[in-house]
Amino acid sequence: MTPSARAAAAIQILDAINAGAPAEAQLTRWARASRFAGSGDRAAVRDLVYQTLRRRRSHAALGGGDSGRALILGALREAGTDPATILDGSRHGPAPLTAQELKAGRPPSGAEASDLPDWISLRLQQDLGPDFDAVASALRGRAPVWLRTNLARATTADAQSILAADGVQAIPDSRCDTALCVTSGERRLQASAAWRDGLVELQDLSAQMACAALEIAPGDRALDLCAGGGGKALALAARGARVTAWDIAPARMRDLPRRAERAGAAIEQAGALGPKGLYDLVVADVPCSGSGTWRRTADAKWRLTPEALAALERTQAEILAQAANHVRPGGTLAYMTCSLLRSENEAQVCGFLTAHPDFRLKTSLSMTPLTASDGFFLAALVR
Ligand SMILES: C[S@@+](CC[C@H](N)C(=O)[O-])C[C@H]1O[C@@H](n2cnc3c(N)ncnc32)[C@H](O)[C@@H]1O
Repeated sequence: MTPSARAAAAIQILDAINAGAPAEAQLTRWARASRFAGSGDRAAVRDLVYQTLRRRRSHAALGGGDSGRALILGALREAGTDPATILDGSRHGPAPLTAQELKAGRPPSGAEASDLPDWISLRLQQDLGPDFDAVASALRGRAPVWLRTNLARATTADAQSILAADGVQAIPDSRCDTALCVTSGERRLQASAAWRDGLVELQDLSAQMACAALEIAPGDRALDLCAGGGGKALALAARGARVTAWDIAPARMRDLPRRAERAGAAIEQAGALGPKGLYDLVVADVPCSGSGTWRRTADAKWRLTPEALAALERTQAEILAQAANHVRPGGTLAYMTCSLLRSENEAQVCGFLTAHPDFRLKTSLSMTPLTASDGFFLAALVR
């Protein structure tokens, strides 16, 4: 595909997202319907769509509107590309630039330039203080790809060289002894021997740092109460915990048996009636705004509303109360979010401790792209 044809595809996908389609589903639909698009084209269109979604507000200002076409016009202007070379009316490309489009657009100002909705921008300014500008700026960029080495199967150095033999370059990170940051060849990852043999899993650095901060003795019983795809459950199992996984939406755990098998981990799933009994460690990786991961789920930041956030916060408090019932005396409740907002993090912990005087805060970690990778919060609460 030519650069113009890729831009036309991105415009079509962005228009569908504007009409309410989830970004990931729309990209998949486009890829299935576009057999002519090679893997390089699919990756380029995907990058263009996601980068535009991350910077939707500033691109709308630069492009003079928020249609898919105006957003791509804004993206081209931001990149310093002459829009007339892409919006050129070529075969499979977008229609030529109009005189009106040539005149439209202006530099973004204030919250527009930080690419956040106004209400979120105000909340994050309060919560992040002097870090706000740098964090907002980081959220406008692409997230690095991080791998967690499965130390039950390989050392980080071994995983690094086995990945390199398959064309995936990755470097260790001093902040976490399981972490490898992929520097090139990420598209070869899932065909690599290291992936196939369960030596590595995709997991962001911040989530790895949170799991590594938990005290786990081999054989400890751990309950992952919001297991989803099982990222935390697998990390705990790799450290020797005997893990039981549960999720209110069991379909979200469908990949877990396959991932556990690949990693050589035994993860039990609690029955339909939910988990029973007491555990040494209960992880509540609760549903949240995902504000710490908006680099990866860029459409979510434009969809979040104050009402939806308030509903999430109620669910978080309910899950915390449920999780507390499964912590043995002396055991730990690990509350986790991938949010940057105090109302989902410190404020939830504060409310929980007030209602549960038998718990005390042992450790808390608030990570941002400035200190780790995704925005992520952990509070380890001991009973
Ligand atoms: C942030 S995701 C979990 C991600 C997962 N731990 C991982 O590492 O891949 C939150 C999960 O909580 C689940 N959930 C929502 N409400 C719940 C509840 N009341 N009890 C248990 N799980 C719940 C959702 O279905 C979702 O899978």
